[in-house]
Amino acid sequence: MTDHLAIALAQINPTVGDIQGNLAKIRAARAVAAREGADLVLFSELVLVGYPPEDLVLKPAFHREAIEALETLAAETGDGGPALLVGTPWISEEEGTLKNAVALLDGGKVAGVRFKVHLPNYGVFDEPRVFSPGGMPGPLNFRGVRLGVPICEDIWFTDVVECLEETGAEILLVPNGSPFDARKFATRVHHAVARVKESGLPLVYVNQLGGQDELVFDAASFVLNEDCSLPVQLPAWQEAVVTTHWSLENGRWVCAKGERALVEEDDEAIYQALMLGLRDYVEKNRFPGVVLGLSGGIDSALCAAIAVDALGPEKVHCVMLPYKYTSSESVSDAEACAKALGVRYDTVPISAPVEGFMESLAPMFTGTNSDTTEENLQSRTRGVILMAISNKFGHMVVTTGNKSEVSVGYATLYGDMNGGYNPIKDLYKTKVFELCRWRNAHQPKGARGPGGIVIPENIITKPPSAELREDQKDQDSLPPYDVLDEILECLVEKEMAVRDIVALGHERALVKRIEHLLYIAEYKRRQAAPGVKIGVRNFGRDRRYPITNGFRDARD
Ligand SMILES: Nc1ncnc2c1ncn2[C@@H]1O[C@H](COP(=O)(O)OP(=O)(O)OC[C@H]2O[C@@H]([n+]3cccc(C(=O)O)c3)[C@H](O)[C@@H]2O)[C@@H](O)[C@H]1O
Ligand SMILES: Nc1ncnc2c1ncn2[C@@H]1O[C@H](COP(=O)(O)OP(=O)(O)OP(=O)(O)O)[C@@H](O)[C@H]1O
Ligand SMILES: NC(=O)CC[C@H](N)C(=O)O
Repeated sequence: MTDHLAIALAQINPTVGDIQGNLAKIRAARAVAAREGADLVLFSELVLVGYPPEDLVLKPAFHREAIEALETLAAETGDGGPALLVGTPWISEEEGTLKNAVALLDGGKVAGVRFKVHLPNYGVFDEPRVFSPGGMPGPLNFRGVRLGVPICEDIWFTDVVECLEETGAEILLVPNGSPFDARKFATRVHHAVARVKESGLPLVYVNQLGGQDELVFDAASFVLNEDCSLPVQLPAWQEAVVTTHWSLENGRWVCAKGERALVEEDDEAIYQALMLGLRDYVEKNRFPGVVLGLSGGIDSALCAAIAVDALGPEKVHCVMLPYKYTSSESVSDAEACAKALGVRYDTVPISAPVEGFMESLAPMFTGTNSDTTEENLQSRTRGVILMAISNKFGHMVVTTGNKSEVSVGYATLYGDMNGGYNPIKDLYKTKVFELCRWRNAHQPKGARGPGGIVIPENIITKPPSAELREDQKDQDSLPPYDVLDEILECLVEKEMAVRDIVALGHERALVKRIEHLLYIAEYKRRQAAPGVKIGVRNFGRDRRYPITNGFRDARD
């Protein structure tokens, strides 16, 4: 039996559904690992099809193609190079059901397969819908070494690792598809450390990289030795193939110290998530670039900065769409922001189309007062123009509503809600301000935009306004954003009762009004573009509320 092992950790960025593209990435990672003398390469969960494949994996043509690709890959391991642990869908022979599996490919064949036991079905996950759970697994025999391969959620419980330890596993190799949220890295390490302590086994954690619709995967793979020390930490937010070196010491496997990258935290991590989420959405869906309305306000300025950092200034087109309520300050702020970001900037006045709509409607609207109808016409006209630019040049419209607005429905359906993707959908307005300041003070890792001040100070300090009527300020119809955001966080992230929010010192009438606005805006959110999840409860996959909803929290 061997007393040395070289195990490569491959954190790559697969595309859901692109089996041939993912196969090519797996081959490229294996070639790197082979050059470094690796015996075995560990990939992330379901790497062959990308995570999460959702209902696509139920399609027989799709999972059959994945299994064929796996068999082709297995045959290639007959070349004497490294073996592979590859996440893949699999049909269990005994049950005939679809499994979330990991396959050991070695010596030209599929040398073993293990199934995921705990299929998550909460928050953003819905795996029991498409896979059936595996029974308690034993280790895989790899050239005389017994490898335990619990899959992602399996290490969030005690039983799978306990079973692996009892059946003789020597090392835990864990493929993951663990999406980012601001607290996630610490949570993962917490679970991994707990399993190492209970089992006395070292653990290798490999996570997926990349954006997949509203989820973003930060990778940040790592190794824990049996004493819970961390000999190897891969960087977050980038692909990496790193070979780790293991030796058998007194009958226990120990990983030698290697690269220990710093993992970004707080605003730095959130900004990386926004950048990668938008970049992968645009690139994986093959858009040549993006277009957005740049109003001189803070939301569109932050979206423009994220887009430039994600894609490069040459792929971002900003358009100012002024009307009679647009102040000269807004125009000069938008211009200054576009200049600082180095993007193409155009002006398309909306007076003629807005007046045209008003004229057509005048006979029917005679005798009525001016209200949100006229305001929404401005927003909708901007939406129509941005969609026309998108149609003509192929660029995707970036929509710019922050989580505070999205929560209370402070946006116009088929107006400023138009667009394909919203990078700030899960950022409360107070966080928008914080991130603008962070970005002006930092050049994010991997950013394709310029350094320095990219969001002019005046955009951050002036009072927010939608400028849909004379002298309008957001604060005329909404409470101050710090108050609004605190109440929303209590209602959305924490699911608190109204009376408990009031007990924190908020006015009951205000809490009830916000609760009501939150519920009645559900229909808008159902029609809204997806956006990057960064918090513990995003609108979309995480928080799934009914539109037709008679409930109001009436307890005192
Ligand atoms: N449950 C439901 N299911 C399906 N449809 C429903 C519905 N409830 C209303 N509707 C329909 O929805 C429509 C009303 O929605 P909509 O047309 O969007 O209009 P509405 O929500 O009435 O007004 C837009 C709001 O967003 C604010 N706004 C607009 C633009 C920018 C900003 C900003 O600062 O960023 C703020 C604006 O000041 C106003 O308060 C109506 O046609 C109504 O019949
Ligand atoms: N004058 C304008 N020119 C270009 N785009 C605009 C203009 N006004 C609004 N928009 C677009 O509509 C979105 C909603 O803007 P609005 O000004 O109504 O409120 P906001 O949510 O405070 O956004 P912002 O902070 O970007 O102004 C903006 O983010 C922008 O993309
Ligand atoms: N793919 C999974 O099983 C993910 C679930 C897991 N608890 C995580 O978020 O890390």
